[in-house]
Amino acid sequence: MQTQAQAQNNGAAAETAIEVRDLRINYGAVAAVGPVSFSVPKGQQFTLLGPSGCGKSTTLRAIAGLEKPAGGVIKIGNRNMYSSAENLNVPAEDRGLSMVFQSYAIWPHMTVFDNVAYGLKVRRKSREEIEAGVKRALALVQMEGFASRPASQLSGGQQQRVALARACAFSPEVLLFDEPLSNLDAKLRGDMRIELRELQHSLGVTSIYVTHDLEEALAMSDCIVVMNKGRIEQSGSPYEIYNYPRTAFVADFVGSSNLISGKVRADLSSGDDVVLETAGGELVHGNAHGRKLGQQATLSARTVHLQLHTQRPEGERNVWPVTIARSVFLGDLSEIHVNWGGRKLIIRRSALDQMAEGQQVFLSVDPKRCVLLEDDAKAN
Ligand SMILES: Nc1ncnc2c1ncn2[C@@H]1O[C@H](COP(=O)(O)OP(=O)(O)OP(=O)(O)O)[C@@H](O)[C@H]1O
Repeated sequence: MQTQAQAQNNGAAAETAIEVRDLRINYGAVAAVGPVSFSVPKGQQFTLLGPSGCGKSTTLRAIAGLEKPAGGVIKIGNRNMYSSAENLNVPAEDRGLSMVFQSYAIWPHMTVFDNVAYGLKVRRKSREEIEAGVKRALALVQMEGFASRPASQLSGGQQQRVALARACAFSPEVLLFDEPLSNLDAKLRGDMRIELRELQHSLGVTSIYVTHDLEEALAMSDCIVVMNKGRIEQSGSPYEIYNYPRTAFVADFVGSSNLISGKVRADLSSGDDVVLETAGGELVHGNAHGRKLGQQATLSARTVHLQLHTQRPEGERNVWPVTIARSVFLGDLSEIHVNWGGRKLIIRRSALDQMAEGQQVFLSVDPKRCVLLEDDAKAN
């Protein structure tokens, strides 16, 4: 299926910078990845998101030429870099791309200048070109004054900036990032996230970014591919992935959700709406997602989309009286547990408005905020 992000780009006749088709990667007898297929429009920041072990780094490494696939096609620009049918596997150094790793992998015994100059030197650039390239790359990461500093005398964040400058210095067609921020502390990670996004924009370079960090993926990407067990679960813009998860896995991994199962039934009173008959009562939601009446289905309601009220809200559907079972203060938010239909539902709401354990309140959820999933969580 074509994602919204891809459709928008197709509308603007965006060129495809990277194409991965039916890629499979095995470790011995174990299938680690695939088959996976996706294409990255030129200039986009594309993110592979998923839990540890889902195959995102392996996919990235295969694109970089550091892992030999078992089958499929990897195309960068209009050149095949790997093709099982053609028995072709272009070496990493001839793929015109640059990779930034989690460990900064800069050389501590060299100066910042020599670290950044490395890619230009191995490409046999002239001294003037090297000097200009290093200067430009250091300016990009705001490290102009550090050229003569030994790399060992830099903070973690500065070292990662040098690694970035080194990756950008020879103007690669494609930048690959493998969890580049995960060794930094939370504050610096937040700042670097914004800097990296701006850098990617100002260079206009196509990039693939690997992370298991949801916020990082949402904040930095034009398009996110969610991976699970070596396969793609869903791809789309951050907005689509967050608001319209298609599977129970995506609903749960991309932000926290309550997954509620029941039987699909038409709402005879309104004619249009669909109702899910659940243990907690009838839950009205917007669409049946191709489900037939009478079928078992699961819907996802984000913890931040469930509302609690001290008075019964007027004119709303999906309202139930509930008792607060637990209230956990998390700083900006409180996490509240209520019992509903013999199970726990989790609500996250502003912590400014405290609610006490044992308090009787009303729970509501807007039908438009309930997303019927394509798979049934109970069957998973
Ligand atoms: N060199 C290897 N030999 C054997 N199996 C491997 C090797 N590298 C990775 N794997 C396996 O391949 C699968 C995918 O690993 P991969 O590193 O791509 O996952 P990941 O999603 O990037 O996880 P993480 O975020 O932990 O790095 C895992 O099951 C992993 O154990």
